[in-house]
Amino acid sequence: MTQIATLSLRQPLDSLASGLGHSFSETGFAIVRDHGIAPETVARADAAMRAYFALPEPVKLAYRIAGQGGARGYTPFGAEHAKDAEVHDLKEFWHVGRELPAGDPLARYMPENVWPVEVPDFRPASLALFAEFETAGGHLLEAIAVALGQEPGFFSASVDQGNSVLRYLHYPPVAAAREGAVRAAAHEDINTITLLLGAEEAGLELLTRDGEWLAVSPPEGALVVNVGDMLQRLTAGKLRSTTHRVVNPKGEAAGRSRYSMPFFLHFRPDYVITPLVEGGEEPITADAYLQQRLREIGLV
Ligand SMILES: O=C(O)CCC(=O)C(=O)O
Ligand SMILES: [Fe+2]
Repeated sequence: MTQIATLSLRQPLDSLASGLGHSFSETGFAIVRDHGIAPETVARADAAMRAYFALPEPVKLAYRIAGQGGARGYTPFGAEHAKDAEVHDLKEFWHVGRELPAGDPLARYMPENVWPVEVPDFRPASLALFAEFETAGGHLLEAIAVALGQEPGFFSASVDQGNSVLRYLHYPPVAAAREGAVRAAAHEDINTITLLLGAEEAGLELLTRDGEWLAVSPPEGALVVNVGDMLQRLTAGKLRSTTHRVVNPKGEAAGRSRYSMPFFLHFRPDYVITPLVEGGEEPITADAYLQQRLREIGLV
């Protein structure tokens, strides 16, 4: 039976590397404990996110930014759909990007953040969580580099000022859901790796090699980490960007909201993804690849 490995970010680098390498080539996913992201930081961001999503829809819609494909700020219920899906996902979300110094040349790839004035703690809480996700992501990438036979620092320059995005997700109660619509239809993540908090509330499932849906059920507070398309492309498929989805709950849970916080760790926009081994696809910049993929999911 397919198993998602559970690992600790505090275990020795070599054993973490072999554990992640194995799990990522089998399932594309791993569960990671002792990730170093402080529970207080998570609780603070969680409170800010819930306060924002609880605002009246017209207030939230003031933070929808036209013409940007949801890169920053609010994206309402019914906007994003997975590649080739016909019905919209049952979710609303908010994106926080990197804060760049004034005049930074990467600003053309990374729009400025917007912040909801109605929730004063939203900005500091989000930036604190962004920073802690980034630190944990850096440690994971050291282990992934070792798993790929590289030096631990292999990824440092590629993710320095990376185009990473913190997403706050709210899936409202599904009692009145449209036929066929699910909280998040089957999709793959576009980025390098995704670090997900808040997936304890049931629903997340990954598609195994055998074509079966496997529930991802992390213990309280643990991170779910998965490989995105960019890392899959870099490794010519050795590490798998696995299809996953969030299904609607049954029974009593259907009347409850589900919240989650994925951090989509991205390469720098100008990093050229050149496969590490023979047989991969053509080199492409991270930004060109991202734009291509966003068009496919209807976001640009
Ligand atoms: O909400 C979740 O548990 C997963 C969300 C997800 O897969 C995504 O936003 O890409
Ligand atoms: Fe995803």
